[in-house]
Amino acid sequence: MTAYIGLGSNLDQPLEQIRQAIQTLATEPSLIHFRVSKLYASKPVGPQDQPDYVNAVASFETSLSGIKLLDLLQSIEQDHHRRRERHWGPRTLDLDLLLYGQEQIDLPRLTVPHPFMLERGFVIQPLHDLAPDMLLVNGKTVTEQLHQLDTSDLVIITE
Ligand SMILES: CC1(C)Nc2nc(N)[nH]c(=O)c2N=C1O
Repeated sequence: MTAYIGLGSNLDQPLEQIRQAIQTLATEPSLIHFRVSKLYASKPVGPQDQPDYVNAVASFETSLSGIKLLDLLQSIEQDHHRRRERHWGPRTLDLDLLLYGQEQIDLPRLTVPHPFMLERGFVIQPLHDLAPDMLLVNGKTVTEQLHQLDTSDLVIITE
């Protein structure tokens, strides 16, 4: 199954957090054909009283179930000492399961496709790096969806 995950961080050296998470995922035996988008700096969506984020999207093949994949992502978040002070507050590392093949998953712990991904430039822009022609749940391609969004705050992080 091809899975797409969103990576985000805005605490404790966000670029380092994302780079380490990418390294961990890329070397995880249960994930193959690992690909990752460019890295982007982005203004916080939601509460503005927090630092800017570093965001990326990764894709890979896996035979893990959606729930097992969620467990893996949450264990990596814990390794990055993720603390949940407040909803939509700053965090050291966020690994969101965005898409799991064409599956719709509606469980208390897991909703896939990720409910807010279509409106988020910090998701759709990096997703476009990986799969511009992929059809989304709303019948648009990623490229078409990207044209609906204002991504003027996104800055590519080079180096
Ligand atoms: C707080 C909220 C909604 N805002 C975000 N805003 C940005 N730019 N990037 C994120 O990853 C992100 N994650 C979130 O969970």
